[in-house]
Amino acid sequence: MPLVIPAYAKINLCLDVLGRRDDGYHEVEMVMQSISLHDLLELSLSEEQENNNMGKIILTVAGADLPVGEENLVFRTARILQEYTGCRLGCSILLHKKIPVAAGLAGGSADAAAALLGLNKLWNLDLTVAELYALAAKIGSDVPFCIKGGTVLAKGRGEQLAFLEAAPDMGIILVKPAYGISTGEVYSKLNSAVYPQVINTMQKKDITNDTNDIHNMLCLSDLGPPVLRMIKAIKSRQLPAVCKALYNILEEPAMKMHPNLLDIKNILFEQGAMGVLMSGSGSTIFGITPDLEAAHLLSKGLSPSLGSIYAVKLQGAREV
Ligand SMILES: C[C@](O)(CO)[C@H](O)COP(=O)(O)OP(=O)(O)OC[C@H]1O[C@@H](n2ccc(N)nc2=O)[C@H](O)[C@@H]1O
Ligand SMILES: Nc1ncnc2c1ncn2[C@@H]1O[C@H](COP(=O)(O)OP(=O)(O)OP(=O)(O)O)[C@@H](O)[C@H]1O
Repeated sequence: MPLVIPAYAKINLCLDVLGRRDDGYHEVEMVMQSISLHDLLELSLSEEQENNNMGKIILTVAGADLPVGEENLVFRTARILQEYTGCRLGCSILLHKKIPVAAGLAGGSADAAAALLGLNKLWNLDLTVAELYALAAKIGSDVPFCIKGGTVLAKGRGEQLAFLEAAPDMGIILVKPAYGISTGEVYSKLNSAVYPQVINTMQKKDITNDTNDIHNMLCLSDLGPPVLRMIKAIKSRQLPAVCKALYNILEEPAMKMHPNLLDIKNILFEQGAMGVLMSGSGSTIFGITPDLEAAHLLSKGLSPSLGSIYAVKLQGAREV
C-alpha cells in the first residue's frame, strides 16, 4: 500500500513587503491560510538504483504537464533528503495535481512539504520537525508554511512562522485565469523607489520555528499595520473585519502586468463576494463568502471564460 499525503494549497489573507534584501529576496509580513484544495502524493519504496548506488527517484505526474526530473520540486526534495541524510533508498512517487500551477497558491511548495513529510516516514529518517523546517526553507520560501499549514503569520522571506488561532469559518471562491504569473517577476516589479534601503541579511537574528521564538515574534516584534489589522480581525472572529483587512501589496504590480485581474476582482464583488484579493503573486483571485455553500452558489454565476473556478473551504493545521 502506498503512503498517501495531501498537499494543501494556500491563500494570503495579507501580504506586505517591508524591503529588499541583499540575498535577492524581499522581507515580507504575511498572514497565510491553508485551503481545502489539494494535490495528493502517493509514495512507495523503489528497489531501482542509479549507477552510483543511490536509490532511484521515480516521479510520475497526473493532472498537469509538469517536468518529472530535477525541475520538479518533489524530485528536488527527494534528492535533497538523500543528500542530507545519506539515505540510499529509492522511491516511486505519483503526484496527482489538482492545484493550478503558477497560481499564487503555493502548489509546488505544498508538494515539496508533503514529500518531506512522506519520505521522512517512508525512509524511516526520524528527522525532527526543526530539521524538516530547515530543509523546507532551503527548497522555497513558502515550503515551511506548507509543513503544518493552518492560519499563520509569516515573516523574513516567508520562512519564519508564528501559528495563529484559526480564522473564522468562510467559503472561498478561486478564479485562476488561463495564464500563470512568475513570482520572481512580480516581486521585481515592486517600485524600488519605495524600498530604497537594502536589508543586510547577515545582521538579522536567525529565528527558528521553535515555540519560544514564535512567542517572541508575536509579542515583541513591531508588526506593520496591515498584518496587525488582519491578526486583530482574525482574533475578533468577525468575517466582515477579516474581509476589510485583506491586503496584498503585490496586487498592483501584477495588475499592471495583467489588467484583467482587476476585472475579475470587480466581477467577484458584483456577484456578492464579501471580500476579494489576489493570492500571493497571482494569478489567482479569491473571493470570500459566508460558507462553502455560498461559494458554490457564487461560482454558478461566473462565466467559465474567466478561467478555472473552484469553491473551497479553509483547512486547519495538521499534526506533524
Ligand atoms: C508570493 C508568495 O507565494 C507569498 O506567499 C511567496 O512570497 C513566494 O514564495 P515561493 O514561490 O516559495 O518563492 P521562492 O521559490 O522562494 O522564490 C521565487 C522568487 O520570488 C522572489 N521572492 C520570493 C520570496 C520573497 N520573500 N521575496 C522574493 O523576492 C525571488 O525573486 C525568488 O527568486
Ligand atoms: N510539483 C510542482 N507543482 C507545481 N509547479 C511546480 C512543481 N515543481 C516545480 N514546479 C514549477 O514551479 C513553478 C511555480 O509553480 P507553483 O504552482 O508552485 O507556483 P505558485 O503557486 O505561484 O507558487 P507560490 O504561491 O509559492 O509563489 C512553475 O513554473 C512550475 O513549473
